[in-house]
Amino acid sequence: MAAATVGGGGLLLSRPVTFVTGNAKKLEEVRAILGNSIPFQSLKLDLPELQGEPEDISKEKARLAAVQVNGPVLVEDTCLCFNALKGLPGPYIKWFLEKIGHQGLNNLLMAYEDKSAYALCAFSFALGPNTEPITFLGKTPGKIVPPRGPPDFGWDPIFQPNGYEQTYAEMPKEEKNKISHRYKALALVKSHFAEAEYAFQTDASI
Ligand SMILES: O=c1[nH]c(=O)c2ncn([C@@H]3O[C@H](COP(=O)(O)OP(=O)(O)OP(=O)(O)O)[C@@H](O)[C@H]3O)c2[nH]1
Ligand SMILES: [Mg+2]
Repeated sequence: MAAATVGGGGLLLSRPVTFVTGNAKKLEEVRAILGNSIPFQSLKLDLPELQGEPEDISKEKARLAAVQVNGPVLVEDTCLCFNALKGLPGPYIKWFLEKIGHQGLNNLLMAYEDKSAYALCAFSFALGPNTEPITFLGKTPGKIVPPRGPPDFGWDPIFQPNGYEQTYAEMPKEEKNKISHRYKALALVKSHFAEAEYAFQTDASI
């Protein structure tokens, strides 16, 4: 069984939460943002992804991950959405980036005056297999610019958040992690965990 209620109304989870991702850079940021607030372990798995709306893709990832892990899981799906293109590439950004790169992504907007975009993170948490995942969205608005800054992580060099002169890639990591789509979604995850009062079974409590 994945979870049981304990005194105080919280849920006792039989295992720590497993954050499932195939992306080491995501994991690095999730670790930095969560710190010790939610105990989690990570599992490197590249899960198949549904096509469609970000929230549905994220939820389905959580369902698949929960089956694989057979316990509580956290997953996320990230989108980069161009307003001139009605939200595309959105969840398909990974493949666009891989095929056409930073310059190609800029070129997609060449015919449009509007370079505005937003980064969207959809985290989903499932207590275990056969439980409905809960989704938490974080969105940071900005614009698409020619690449600036170290090309360490995906499309960071071409995304300049509103109110900043630097791209995500040019910003110190701590700064990105205070305003990012990932930070905003994880703030909601943290609030949910605080409200649900989950307790994690440790060896001492078995
Ligand atoms: O510059 C970036 N800054 C970010 O903050 C960020 N977060 C994600 N990404 C990239 O956007 C695509 C999402 O696809 P995605 O959510 O399916 O991720 P993924 O397949 O790499 O990992 P996962 O699905 O196993 O978790 C992938 O190309 C990621 O590398 C980012 N790029
Ligand atoms: Mg993926």
